Amino acid sequence: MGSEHTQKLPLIDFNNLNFEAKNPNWELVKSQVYKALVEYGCFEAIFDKVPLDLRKAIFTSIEELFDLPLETKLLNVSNKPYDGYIGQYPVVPLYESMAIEDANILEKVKSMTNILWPDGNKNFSETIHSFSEELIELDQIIRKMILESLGVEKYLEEHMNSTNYRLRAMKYKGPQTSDTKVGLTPHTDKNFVTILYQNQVEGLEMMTKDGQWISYKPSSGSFVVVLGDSIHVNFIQYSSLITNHQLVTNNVLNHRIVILNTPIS
Ligand SMILES: O=C(O)CCC(=O)C(=O)O
Ligand SMILES: [Fe+2]
Repeated sequence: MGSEHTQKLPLIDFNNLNFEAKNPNWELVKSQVYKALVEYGCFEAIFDKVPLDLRKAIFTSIEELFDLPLETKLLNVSNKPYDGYIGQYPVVPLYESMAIEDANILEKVKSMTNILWPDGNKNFSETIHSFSEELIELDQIIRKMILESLGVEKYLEEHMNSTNYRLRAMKYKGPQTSDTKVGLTPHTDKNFVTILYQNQVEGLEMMTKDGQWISYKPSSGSFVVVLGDSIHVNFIQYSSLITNHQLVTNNVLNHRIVILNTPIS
């Protein structure tokens, strides 16, 4: 598993910024984002707009989701890659995940919820929707900054309109040993930008350009932002920014969340 490496991810503060109105900090934060992406392909983001009670509530909802019987979770099917229920894979036996497509559209979340809970689960659908809505603002600020840094902001609207949002919840079973084990094997993400919320549990490791693993130590309330393969689609010259990452886990069962912007198919 990842070698001990003392490097830390760059930390960037997104508080007091918003997508619509640029404030005086915009250019400074934009330059920090670009520098972090060039050097690491990822960074840690502080974004306090997601309230603390919502951050707690989402993990209660996700525990409830994974506590459903396997046959119910398997009802979350999709013909899209990396969507629906994923789990029971021999290569990553500790890993299970459930995707919620269009997590920022309440009606879509409710229909998916009704498949899993035929009598509905208002609390679950509202929590997933509110959390996604809040975090998506961070995604949009970051994508706008990236396009501006690359000098292609004229494509911003087209780019934003070509994607929707998926929330994926992960559960990693404890391996019942004091050794760390692979939770999720090294990979790059397929989308443009991923935002990960680690619930203050260690385990996420990011690969540096010189092939070292950085173990991410979550500080309270921060998110990790990772650039994915979709940057190839329009901006191939920047593909060296994409980051390889993996998840290692020790004997504690843990849950994590990612929000991804996915191409509309
Ligand atoms: O569980 C995590 O935090 C990592 C998940 C991840 O990298 C992914 O879903 O692509
Ligand atoms: Fe990933």
